[in-house]
Amino acid sequence: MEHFYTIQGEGYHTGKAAYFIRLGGCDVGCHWCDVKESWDANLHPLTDTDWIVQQAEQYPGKAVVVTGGEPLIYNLDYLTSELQKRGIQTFIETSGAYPLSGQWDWICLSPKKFKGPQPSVQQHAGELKVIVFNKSDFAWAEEHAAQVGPETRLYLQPEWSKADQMMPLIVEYVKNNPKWRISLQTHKFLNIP
Ligand SMILES: C[S@@+](CC[C@H](N)C(=O)[O-])C[C@H]1O[C@@H](n2cnc3c(N)ncnc32)[C@H](O)[C@@H]1O
Ligand SMILES: Nc1nc2[nH]cc(C(=O)O)c2c(=O)[nH]1
Ligand code: SF4
Ligand SMILES: [Mg+2]
Repeated sequence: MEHFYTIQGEGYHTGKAAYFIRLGGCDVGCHWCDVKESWDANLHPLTDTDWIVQQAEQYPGKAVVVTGGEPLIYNLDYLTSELQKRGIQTFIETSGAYPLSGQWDWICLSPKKFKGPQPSVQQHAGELKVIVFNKSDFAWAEEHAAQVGPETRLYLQPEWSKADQMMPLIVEYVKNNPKWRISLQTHKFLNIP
């Protein structure tokens, strides 16, 4: 759908330069999704994988974030092996709604109520990033934390439109439950892609 070199705005790798590859297509249906234009894959022309790998290679930041849409709709074995062959680290942003494919240096699992995560993704998640839209999402976040490994980093990220209301609750929650950290969509404050 689109590709751009920017700064990872969210989660564990926040602040790191990375080339983003956004794949079109998602059927998870989050009502607050900030990239709804990605949902219909047919609206976005197909892009040659070798060409996109060549683009990624042009930049000094040797990390690629594969996102979407829901990137795990597709088999990502070829894309990730071609990137890693060139010394580029592979990171993914996924809801986990489809089985894991690809070789990943970092998996960010952001589970969704609308279509739950697959065990193959839960097992390999470097971070669990739960979006907090209302108060009940804290208990829901704990349910998902119990399903990932002990090494998985835990993040609570406010849903963008609810951030003003939810942020005080998230701050109190993390003060009382310090296994969690706060993730903000810093690129939106920085006005960068
Ligand atoms: C657009 S999604 C694409 C990747 C994948 N479909 C997923 O949901 O993880 C990228 C990240 O943005 C988060 N996100 C989407 N809409 C958001 C919003 N309105 N506020 C905060 N985070 C949001 C998702 O939870 C996910 O972590
Ligand atoms: N800068 C920046 N960081 C991001 N981290 C995750 C994003 C996404 O949409 O998957 C995203 C994005 O769209 N921009
Ligand atoms: S799974 Fe990701 S891309 Fe799909 S609707 Fe939800 S936030 Fe948007
Ligand atoms: Mg985004």
